[in-house]
Amino acid sequence: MEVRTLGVLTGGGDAPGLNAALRAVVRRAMQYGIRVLGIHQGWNGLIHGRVEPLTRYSISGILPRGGTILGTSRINPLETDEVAERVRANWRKYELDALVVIGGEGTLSAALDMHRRYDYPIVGVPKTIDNDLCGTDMTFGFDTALSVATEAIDRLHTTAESHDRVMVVEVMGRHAGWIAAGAGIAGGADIILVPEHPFRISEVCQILNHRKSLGRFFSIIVVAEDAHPHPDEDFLTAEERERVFQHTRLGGIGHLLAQKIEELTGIETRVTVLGYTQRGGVPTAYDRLLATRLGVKAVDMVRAGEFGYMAALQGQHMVSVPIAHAVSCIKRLDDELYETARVFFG
Ligand SMILES: Nc1ncnc2c1ncn2[C@@H]1O[C@H](COP(=O)(O)OP(=O)(O)O)[C@@H](O)[C@H]1O
Ligand SMILES: O=P(O)(O)OC[C@H]1O[C@](O)(COP(=O)(O)O)[C@@H](O)[C@@H]1O
Ligand SMILES: [Mg+2]
Repeated sequence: MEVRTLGVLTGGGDAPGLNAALRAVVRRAMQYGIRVLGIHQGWNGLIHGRVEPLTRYSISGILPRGGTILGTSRINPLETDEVAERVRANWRKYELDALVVIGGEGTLSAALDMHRRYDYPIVGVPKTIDNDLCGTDMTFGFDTALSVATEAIDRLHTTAESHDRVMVVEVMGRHAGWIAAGAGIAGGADIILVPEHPFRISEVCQILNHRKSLGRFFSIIVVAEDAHPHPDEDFLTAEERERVFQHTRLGGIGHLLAQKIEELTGIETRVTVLGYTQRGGVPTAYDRLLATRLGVKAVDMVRAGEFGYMAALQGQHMVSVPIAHAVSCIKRLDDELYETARVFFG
């Protein structure tokens, strides 16, 4: 089937590099004479008919810009029969021949559903700062988040040292510890707590006290937003657990951890939650490069009719993998990286 009109949308949380990917999709499509329609606010634009032709001019200058010029949302396109019908009607109205969906595990699961249930010709592009998608070695956005978090840790070091304080730095990553471990290692954190390895508060305090006995009166602890205390030593109340580990929203473990550390060690402790600074702003060169390669690859996959597949990085190469594989699991923090992080605990 010849593709004349290609839709493209960005869904889920934004990630630095989305605009680079959009630009790449448009530039590659232009080479093949394919018209690109940008769909606004993720699936929302397809449900409500908010689209815009993306031309050479509309994508000019966006390569180094954070966010996404199309906007994004966390809407499910198949939530109800009525919503699914609106998607179908708009697909016909805009004469879409195929769609490139740039998203994380949630958005790509929806894309897979649409492909499987209704045979929509969809190609996926992975994005997330969390780096937790299977089937690809890296997702764009991750490198930028890592840089932001590393710089923050560097800055916290000097103030921690001046005040003899413990600094708790809470980072994003959902159920995976990639940002925490990566930035923790790069920034020289003294303790790194990740979702993959429940922590014992007694061990955390032991490390802090040991550092103090060595004349290291300050410490930096990086804690991932979904890092849990070990059930043996769970110091959270049921209410606290429910509040900080919500299914769709995480955040707050840093403050509870800091409170407990102060209580158990008497060392003055402060908290910094990096939050959305990790997702905002200019993408690193690496993320621009990865996003560009994935965007080009996705259009090539559309041309080759590889629907239900996702562009991915494996080793040094662009490959296509079934979306089903990418969303079948969460790519958890690698054991080797965690062991490397542990070398520097204390
Ligand atoms: N398993 C799923 N099947 C279908 N739709 C899903 C699934 N998981 C999430 N979604 C939809 O995709 C939206 C985006 O997912 P989310 O996890 O928020 O972003 P991301 O694409 O970055 O992972 C969710 O709000 C939800 O409506
Ligand atoms: O933007 P929201 O809804 O507050 O979500 C915050 C979550 O989004 C992320 O920044 C990125 O996650 P996704 O790539 O799945 O969207 C997570 O690290 C964080 O837990
Ligand atoms: Mg997700």
